Amino acid sequence: MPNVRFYYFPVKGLGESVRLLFSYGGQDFEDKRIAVEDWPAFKLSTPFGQMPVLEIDGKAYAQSFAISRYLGRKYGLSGADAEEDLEIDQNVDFVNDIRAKAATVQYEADAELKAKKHAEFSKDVYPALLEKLDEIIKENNGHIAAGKLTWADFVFAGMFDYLKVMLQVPDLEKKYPSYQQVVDAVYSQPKIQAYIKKSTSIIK
Ligand SMILES: N[C@@H](CCC(=O)N[C@@H](CS)C(=O)NCC(=O)O)C(=O)O
Repeated sequence: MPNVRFYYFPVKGLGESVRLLFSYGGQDFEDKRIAVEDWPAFKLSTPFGQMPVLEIDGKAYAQSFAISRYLGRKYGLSGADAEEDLEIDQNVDFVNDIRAKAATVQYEADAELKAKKHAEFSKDVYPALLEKLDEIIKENNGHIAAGKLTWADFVFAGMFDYLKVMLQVPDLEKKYPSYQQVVDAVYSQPKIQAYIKKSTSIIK
């Protein structure tokens, strides 16, 4: 068995999908949750100066989606062919576009500008993106891509709580029940149930 460590902040953010995938795959791993105060020193040792970081037998790898894609391949959660893989990548990139747009608002340091941007995005930017995502999930039988459970669902389920915080819509699933369907498809897996019971992840 390889020696596996996963490093991320003690939050869900971009790290939770990896924890969920490891749990699904039955892979034991050291879940290293780095406190914010310990981050500056640790940052220097990471491949790109950011987390998450996956370490396998001492070799470190970064980039959350690359890691999730890799685990998807390992655990039978990829597409059936190159085109399905392309569709999965495409839709994960789209989900990440929504996250990245919301992040530009969330991490705006100027409170007044942040409120202005949030109002503007909520009116002119988010609705079209969220509608499109709803349409995609409906076309895919309650999944993000390929009409079946794939690693893309784990990416979405892992970041859903964080997305709701950033969009400032705590009950987003009420407007878009399809989103909850994706989350449920992942969280209803027996191994994921066991993980949730012991997880200490906080929401954002
Ligand atoms: N493209 C990278 C982005 C990683 C990223 O933005 N990490 C943030 C936390 S979510 C981070 O490490 N922030 C601390 C820093 O940049 O110093 C990925 O998907 O892994």
